[in-house]
Amino acid sequence: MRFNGLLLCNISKYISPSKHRLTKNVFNIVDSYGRSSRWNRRKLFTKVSPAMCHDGFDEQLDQEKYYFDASLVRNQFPSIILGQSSPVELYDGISDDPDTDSILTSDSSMGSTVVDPSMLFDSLGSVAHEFNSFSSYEIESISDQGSPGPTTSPSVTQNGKSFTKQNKEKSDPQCVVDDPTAPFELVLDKPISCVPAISKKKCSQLESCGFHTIRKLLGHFPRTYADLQNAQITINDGQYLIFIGKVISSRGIKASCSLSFLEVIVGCEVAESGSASACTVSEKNNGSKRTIFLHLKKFFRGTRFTYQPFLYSLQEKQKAGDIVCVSGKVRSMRTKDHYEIREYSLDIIRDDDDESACAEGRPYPIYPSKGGLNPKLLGDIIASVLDALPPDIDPIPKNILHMFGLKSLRDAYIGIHQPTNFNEADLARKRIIFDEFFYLQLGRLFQMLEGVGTRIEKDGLLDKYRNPVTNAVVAEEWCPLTKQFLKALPYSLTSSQLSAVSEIIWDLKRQVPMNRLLQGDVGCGKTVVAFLACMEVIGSGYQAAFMVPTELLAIQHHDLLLNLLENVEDVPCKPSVALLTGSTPAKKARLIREGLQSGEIAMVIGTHSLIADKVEFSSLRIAVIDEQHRFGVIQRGRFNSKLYCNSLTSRLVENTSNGNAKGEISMAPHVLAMTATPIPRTLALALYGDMSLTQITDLPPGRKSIDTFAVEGNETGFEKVYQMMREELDSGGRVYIVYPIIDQSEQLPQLRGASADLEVISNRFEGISCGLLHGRMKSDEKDEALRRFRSGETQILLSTQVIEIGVDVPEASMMIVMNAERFGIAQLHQLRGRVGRGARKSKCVLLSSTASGLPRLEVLAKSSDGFHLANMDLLSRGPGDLLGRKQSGHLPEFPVARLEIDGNILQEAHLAALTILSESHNLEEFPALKAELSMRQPLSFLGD
Ligand SMILES: Nc1ncnc2c1ncn2[C@@H]1O[C@H](COP(=O)(O)OP(=O)(O)OP(=O)(O)O)[C@@H](O)[C@H]1O
Repeated sequence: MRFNGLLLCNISKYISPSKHRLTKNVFNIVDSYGRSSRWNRRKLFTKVSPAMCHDGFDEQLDQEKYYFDASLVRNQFPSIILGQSSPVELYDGISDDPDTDSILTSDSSMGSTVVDPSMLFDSLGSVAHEFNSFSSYEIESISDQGSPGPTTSPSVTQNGKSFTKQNKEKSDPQCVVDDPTAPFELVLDKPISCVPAISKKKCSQLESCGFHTIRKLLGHFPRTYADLQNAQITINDGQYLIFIGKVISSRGIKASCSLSFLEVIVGCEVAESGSASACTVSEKNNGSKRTIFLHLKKFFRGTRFTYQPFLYSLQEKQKAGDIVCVSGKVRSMRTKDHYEIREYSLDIIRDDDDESACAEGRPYPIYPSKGGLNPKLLGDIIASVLDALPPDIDPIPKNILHMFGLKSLRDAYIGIHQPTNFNEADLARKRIIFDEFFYLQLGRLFQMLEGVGTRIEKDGLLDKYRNPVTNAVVAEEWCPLTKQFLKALPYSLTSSQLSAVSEIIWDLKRQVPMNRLLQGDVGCGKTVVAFLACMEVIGSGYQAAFMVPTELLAIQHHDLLLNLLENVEDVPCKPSVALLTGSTPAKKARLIREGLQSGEIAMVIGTHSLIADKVEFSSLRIAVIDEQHRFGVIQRGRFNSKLYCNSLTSRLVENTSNGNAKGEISMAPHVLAMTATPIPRTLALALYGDMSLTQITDLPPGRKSIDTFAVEGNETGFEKVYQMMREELDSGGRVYIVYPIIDQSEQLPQLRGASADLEVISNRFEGISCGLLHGRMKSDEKDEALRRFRSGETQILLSTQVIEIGVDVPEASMMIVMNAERFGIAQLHQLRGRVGRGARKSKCVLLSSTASGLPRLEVLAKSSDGFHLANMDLLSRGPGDLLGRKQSGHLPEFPVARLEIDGNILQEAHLAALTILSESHNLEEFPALKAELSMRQPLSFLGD
């Protein structure tokens, strides 16, 4: 340690005065650091870098982080061997790899004369790259360099072929990307600086926006495509549309001393309704076209936004005459053919190239902006990268591409960034999606195979994935606590609830952690199934954790469980159940944590507070995650691993104290995730790989269908609805009124707010008590509001969407949704699921502020099938995010794929992964695939 410290102090002395005179000493020192810690080497690089006037070391340090990540990947895939030679652990401090040594010390390579530091960098880089790309390169030789001028880098071979790696600074980039034998990692994972036609300035601009590598840049897909030839023909209110048009005026206006706005008016030529003829902005008006005017408005509140220079700079961003692509939700104005768009995006597309694209009728890619980079510039840079891309960068074998009708990776990149027509863009998208799914599947299955011993067992496992089977434990074999709990329920389980519990309990009895998804439509009774699973675990002497997305739900589940446990008889002692949320007072929370750690508390229900570092369990055996899609990937992942670690450490302490080690000490808790999102069984199996799926397919008996009405929210409409409400209340029913916002807003006067409407409704329904519930209320106020509604003290509950998830008041028999057009179909289905949970016939009224919103709502009036509605929801969503990152919010996050529509590709990807692994269990025969798999870290997708 002391020696290392001394060295660090002296290193600059060695090298700074005469720069390279003592380089041999330096490299001897570097060599000795080969065996020191990563931290010390970081320090060393920092010192060497300025001393040797080499500015590449910062990047080297950046890359160091990157490699560090790669080693994490390696931990996830222990069987991935980094190349055929032993892995080169440049920064790990324990490597004795001779190749590294030879670079660092060999006289023949460095010579005893002047050494170009950039060469050192390159040499290190190439070794590091070997590490990075997990390929089998051998460093052949490092030739002496003359400086200045472009230096030749070490010659590296892969599979007998050699190529030259160029000097980092003064490279001829073409030689990297043009070399068709260069392995794909060396191209896609090359720094962006290697791309021809990208200046240093642009390069640093790109890097500061996160585009460090070619892969990153090519992965920046267009958000959507605009059809420059055909403007939209039919325009409905509230529709998300894309237009091409010409800016007529752009004005920044000061409306008051603290309010200003930008108004851009764009004129667009569209075909007359019924005319399918194409039109472009450059064409003159004729009988079949008309011009519509889009008023794009952005408001700014605050005095500082009213200054003229600010407003001027805003209005100058687009000038009259600019050809622009505008997208956003249109709202018709009073004057015919005038529309307003408030949340819009605007891209200026006028330039020579674009006009030629327009003339050719190509889809025009619209890029999402990133870090303030001009999307147009980004598009141009991507085009340069595509030009320089070698043909063979595809890790997926050709026979697989052929089998599933896929484009090659290079063609896919070209097709997605520069499609000649929409069909090509679609095919390219398919390939990109295939990759997303494929590496996820491959990673999961690969990891599963790693845990299995012999070849026969591995084949057996793959067979199991081709033909999954289910197992169950019959109720007679459940533990006494579970049986008593079942007996104490005020109803009998439906047959699919019963088989769900049996399936889950079969898993719980195994010494392998369960990873199961329980899926069932709203109100089908998933909670009680999860409770029974928890009882089975508690009955065997372990603990259970139940995590839900909202406090309201946590309280509800906690109360329900306590009520159910009260009726449980004939058990030696009833399990103690705690509630832990963000609002639990500090002292109480500490006591609960202590109880969990000591094992006194058998079950805890709570929000994400359960995954806080401080919470430790004595013997956690099951973690239930309700509405799992509501938790982010990281939260879910943390939950799994955290619980594992905590239970492990806690048990270790226990065991060292009593010396009684149990076999299952290192077992992770079983995980039961629950969702109401409809996922077809085959899709879920393919998607989750090792995650088993249990579905509840029936509803509790006696449930009546909910009568649903879509009504226009005009005066007559409201009168009608109030009348229906009155009848419902008079006959003893309870009513939810759901609002899109809490307070009335000046900017959105058409929206009704829950808080603002309380007085209106109370006045209207005199003698009937009304409650209010929204997200800004304190936890105990929310709890109280719901308690009063549940007990019947209030008969009308005015609420925001906070009730959407899980709220269960069986006596609620009517729901009115204000401004229902503002909600998604799937969301309305969830909301509607809050009524019709008891024996009483229920109604749901969807009030739309405009007549044009009614047809979409009618879909709900006609169907109560979650699957059908999820599809309709998808179709009704605009084209805006087809290639975007925005997900439905229900399913795991994929950058491009949308599970609801891309399910068939997922299944193909699943098949492809099975085919590949059947051929080579450890992927030895597919080194490129193996490397790509490691780069992608597919397991992080689902938060494992
Ligand atoms: N077998 C059954 N018979 C009668 N009622 C039942 C049965 N199972 C559950 N219930 C009741 O049905 C209602 C809905 O159950 P639960 O809240 O578990 O549904 P869920 O599937 O979690 O719904 P959501 O997705 O809306 O949260 C509850 O009031 C519950 O008591």
